[in-house]
Amino acid sequence: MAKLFRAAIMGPPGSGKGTISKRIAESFGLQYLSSGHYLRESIAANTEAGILVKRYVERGLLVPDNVMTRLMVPRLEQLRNHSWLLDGFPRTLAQAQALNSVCELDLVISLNIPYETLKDRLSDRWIHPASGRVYNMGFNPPQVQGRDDITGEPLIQHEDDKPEALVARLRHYKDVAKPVIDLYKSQGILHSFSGTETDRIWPYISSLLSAKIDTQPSTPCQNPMP
Ligand SMILES: Nc1nc2c(ncn2[C@@H]2O[C@H](COP(=O)(O)OP(=O)(O)O)[C@@H](O)[C@H]2O)c(=O)[nH]1
Ligand SMILES: Nc1ncnc2c1ncn2[C@@H]1O[C@H](COP(=O)(O)OP(=O)(O)O)[C@@H](O)[C@H]1O
Repeated sequence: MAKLFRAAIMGPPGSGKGTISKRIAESFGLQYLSSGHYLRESIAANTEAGILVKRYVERGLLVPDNVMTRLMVPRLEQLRNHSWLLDGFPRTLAQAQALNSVCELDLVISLNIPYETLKDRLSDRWIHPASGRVYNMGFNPPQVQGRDDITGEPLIQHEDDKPEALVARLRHYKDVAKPVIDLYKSQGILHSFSGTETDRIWPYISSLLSAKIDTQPSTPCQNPMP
């Protein structure tokens, strides 16, 4: 059986998880799963779950663990025989424990980016909602201002990147992430990267993954939780 590789990327909002995940998925062929993307999809579908989720996301609050787990775990079960990269899940210890009972991670990347850098980046973040493509007016601007490079459709800003929600998101991140980071540190799978520029961090992440993906022995995911 081909060796499987399962990783997660953690970091505060604006730390570059989405940007780096895109590079990882392209360079190493991992399936990419973003919690934020699935949440926005469920909000757009306007289902009962979507209406509930919206109340949290638009205030910059974490969606309850049981809702998140129900959203993410079935997708991971479907990918039991694939290599993947998780962005934005797990974010809490309860989510990490739920994930652990489905599948063990091989590696966790944690991004440490200064607060001022995060604030600057997010106030300048623009999204193509249909595809999730992310732009930044300074770092990677679209070819035509306000328009997606591929489809030409309009770009938007997330409600939760607006200043009021942002402060709450950044404050909560640290408290909630610490036990998750400690857990992965104790399992010996945590790799932390610090800096203010994605382009300077990326070469280190790329070499780490080249080494790990070549040599990592792995097993298929276990049966899901009862
Ligand atoms: N100026 C600058 N912007 C960046 C850099 N890396 C990513 N960004 C932008 O910062 C914003 C947040 O990045 P994103 O990948 O969405 O972060 P996430 O919230 O952790 O998923 C986006 O608008 C990116 O285009 C960087 O090195 N410099
Ligand atoms: N694992 C999660 N647990 C709880 N809430 C989540 C989770 N992932 C995303 N969210 C919610 O969705 C919002 C947007 O998530 P995401 O797009 O990953 O943000 P960012 O990339 O800016 O960190 C978060 O502010 C939070 O409200």
